[in-house]
Amino acid sequence: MGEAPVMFEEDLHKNISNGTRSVSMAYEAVVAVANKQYLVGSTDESGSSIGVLALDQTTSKWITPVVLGDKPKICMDLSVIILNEERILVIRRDAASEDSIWFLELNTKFVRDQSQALETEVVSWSKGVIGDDLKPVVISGPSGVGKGTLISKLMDDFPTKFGFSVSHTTRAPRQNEQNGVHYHFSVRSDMEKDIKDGKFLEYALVHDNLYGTSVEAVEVVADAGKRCILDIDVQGARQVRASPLGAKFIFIRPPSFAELENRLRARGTETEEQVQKRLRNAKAEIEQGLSSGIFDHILENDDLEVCYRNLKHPR
Ligand SMILES: Nc1nc2c(ncn2[C@@H]2O[C@H](COP(=O)(O)OP(=O)(O)O)[C@@H](O)[C@H]2O)c(=O)[nH]1
Ligand SMILES: Nc1ncnc2c1ncn2[C@@H]1O[C@H](COP(=O)(O)OP(=O)(O)O)[C@@H](O)[C@H]1O
Repeated sequence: MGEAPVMFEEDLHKNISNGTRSVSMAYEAVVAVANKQYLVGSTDESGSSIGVLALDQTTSKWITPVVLGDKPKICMDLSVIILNEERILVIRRDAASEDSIWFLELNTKFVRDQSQALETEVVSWSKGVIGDDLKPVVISGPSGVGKGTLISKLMDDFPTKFGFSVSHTTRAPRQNEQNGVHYHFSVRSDMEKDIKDGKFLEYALVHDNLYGTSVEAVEVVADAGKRCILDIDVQGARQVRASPLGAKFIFIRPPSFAELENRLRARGTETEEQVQKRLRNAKAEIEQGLSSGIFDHILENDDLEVCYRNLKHPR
């Protein structure tokens, strides 16, 4: 084990046969972690982002892992440092400082869990965040509590600072909702395939519909240099908490259950049956929100302006 040097120019292009096909790899760095050797560089399959290949030293087989997370763009000058048995640090030497530090998780709990769920080899990128200001913000709370209202205010007041992570959902659009703006309205089988292909950071079944945050949704916001806001349920928040995203977690609670019911009905976007389902689910959501330990801040949305102020400056 140990850090291998970045390859010299003459070693840069090679064809690696993984048994079924060959992959060409260029500008790579090589590290050995546990019983695998990882090549990090550009491959003919990795498109515009840095690719990862693994050589299982016990079987001598090449593996193309599913790569999760926001991926770093290809660069011709990179260094790799082993941090521990679980992750490596990748430095893009020819990039601007805010885009130079990346972590690749090879064997963390998150990666092991994902690997088990997807039944394949998985690695996961995360960007080294400089300071707290660009950390994504996860906002959860029961249906009707006012998450959307608060997020809209934040986006209207600070359009250059915050960007909304547009989730995918299988639920039908409401009258005022636009595809690609409020949600990517999707067909279940398409979403399930993309989940299997590792394209989602998290997903959950909420009120009988599938909802999920694609890696791309978060990437689009990060690429625009904005702080990403995710409006997701508690199950999703738990998955993001376990991921390397390094987000801040805020739970919005209603002043009372009766007031939550009033707001949900007054919004008038759901049928009576859907309102009943959302209210039933709200009980569990509030219980988990208050007791799970996932959330850094719990804010009560009684007076909207007070809650909004607290959201901007959570204590
Ligand atoms: N896990 C997860 N939950 C989501 C996502 N997008 C939205 N949700 C949650 O799904 C629930 C229902 O959202 P929606 O149908 O828009 O209804 P609303 O909360 O009543 O406005 C809310 O709790 C959202 O926070 C997502 O990408 N992932
Ligand atoms: N503090 C508040 N006081 C009264 N009504 C509110 C408050 N916050 C939001 N609302 C209203 O409650 C309804 C539900 O809010 P919404 O933002 O759609 O909730 P969510 O996104 O959490 O489902 C909307 O009609 C909204 O205008």
